[in-house]
Amino acid sequence: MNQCAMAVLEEYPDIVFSYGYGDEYSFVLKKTSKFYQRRSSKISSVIVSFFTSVYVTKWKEFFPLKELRYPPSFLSQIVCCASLEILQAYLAWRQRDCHVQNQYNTCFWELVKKGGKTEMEAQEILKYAKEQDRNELLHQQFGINYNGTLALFRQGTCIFKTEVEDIVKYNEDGTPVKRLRRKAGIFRSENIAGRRFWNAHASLLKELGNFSEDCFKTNPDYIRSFLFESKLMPSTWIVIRIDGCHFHRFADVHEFNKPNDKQALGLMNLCAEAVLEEFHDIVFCYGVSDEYSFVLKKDSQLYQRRASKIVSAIVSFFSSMYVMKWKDVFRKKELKYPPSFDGRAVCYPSNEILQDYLAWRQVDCHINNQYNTCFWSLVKSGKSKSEAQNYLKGTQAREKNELLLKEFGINYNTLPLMFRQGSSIFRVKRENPTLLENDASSVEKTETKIVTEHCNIIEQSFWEAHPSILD
Ligand SMILES: Nc1nc2c(ncn2[C@@H]2O[C@H](COP(=O)(O)OP(=O)(O)OP(=O)(O)O)[C@@H](O)[C@H]2O)c(=O)[nH]1
Ligand SMILES: [Mg+2]
Ligand SMILES: [Mg+2]
Repeated sequence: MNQCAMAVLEEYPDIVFSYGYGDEYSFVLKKTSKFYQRRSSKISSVIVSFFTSVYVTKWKEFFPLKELRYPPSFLSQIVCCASLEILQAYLAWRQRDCHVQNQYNTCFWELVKKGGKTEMEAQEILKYAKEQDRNELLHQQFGINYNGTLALFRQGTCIFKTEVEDIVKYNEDGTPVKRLRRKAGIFRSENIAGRRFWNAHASLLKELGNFSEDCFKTNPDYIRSFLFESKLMPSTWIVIRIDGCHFHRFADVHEFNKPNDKQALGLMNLCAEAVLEEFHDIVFCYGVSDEYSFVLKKDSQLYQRRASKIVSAIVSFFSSMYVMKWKDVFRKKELKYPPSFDGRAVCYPSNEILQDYLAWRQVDCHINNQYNTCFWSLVKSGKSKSEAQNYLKGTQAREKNELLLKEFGINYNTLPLMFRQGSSIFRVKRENPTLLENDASSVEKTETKIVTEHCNIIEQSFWEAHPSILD
């Protein structure tokens, strides 16, 4: 977790402080940040996506002998702290939580592992134990001084950048040439919201300001009131669209075939199929290039329709899957760096408008693919990129098709359907369902199967042929 957070700080320069423990991390962006024009959905999705990607990438470094059994995913949300005092109270709240949880868990597992209690008994013993009682229990029964246990567990971890001196080279006379560099480092303190810790770090004072008073106790409800959690309009189709961040570069670094890479698109499809399987409320997925749209059914109550939860859950799961499945698809190609995706949620009130949305994505697929096919054919034939661009300026669809046919012998309409129409993923009824068990998810699995097709979803006939999708 700490190494992933470290990578996040190195990736996004606007993050000036972070604090984490257990399975959570908080990242503080500077007040003046213009990151993604402060669009909350983009900021929270990109960070959680990158964090997840790094987590899966780094797994084997930390657990060389343990297989990662399924793709982990994380939820994210935005907290707007209107003043430094609120940030301070927020941090105090999280560190208090770290302490309370860790102290409880330490007692619980001592009772179970060394005290011979069952989990139920341990729970009962700790039910009414106050903070002091727990410390005494640890001390008297197990000879443990709680305050002497590992700070990593008790205090959590702060990561922020400080200026360090790097030696860049040596002069002829052997004297070192130094340069100041901002480097992320790990810090711990009993009270991260206290003046003593905070005000002692020049970089925190500079980036965030100084704490004028100490902060010991906070009211969690007060802090929760700053959580940004808007809910999506009820009874509307929810579309979550994710899109690869800077995939222009990602495709170059990984030498994807231009303009379309069958394997890269296949990997996107595999991940989207897994998303459909994981989230039962998703009824339809449409993907092209580095993007995928996921349609959730109108009456979905997933995460009580909280936008940030739904977006982050899907984008994080997708990112996780992308890294996990990479080696299955690209057997000989190494993943050079962790990819990330952004995500957003949009509501569509009627079937008609939802179909318009999907048609818009498919038209986009067609236009881009036709253009890109011409563009790369021209480039491969020896034209420079700007010559190819000028050549294609203002040309209509028919002219492009003619160019492909006459100059390059390519009949556009015979190119693979996946390139021309994108990929649609949905469930269809099985012909011969084999009912084994009767819980809801297995009924769904035995009665329906997931299919990936490359078909025209603009025409009404597709929706008429599959009435159950939007039913
Ligand atoms: N060579 C190759 N490139 C691809 C393929 N699919 C997607 N890409 C690249 O991914 C880009 C996707 O476009 P965008 O999503 O608009 O741009 P981006 O570079 O990802 O930038 P942002 O989305 O704004 O972060 C394309 O322009 C291509 O450069 C592929 O199959 N082959
Ligand atoms: Mg992109
Ligand atoms: Mg894109």
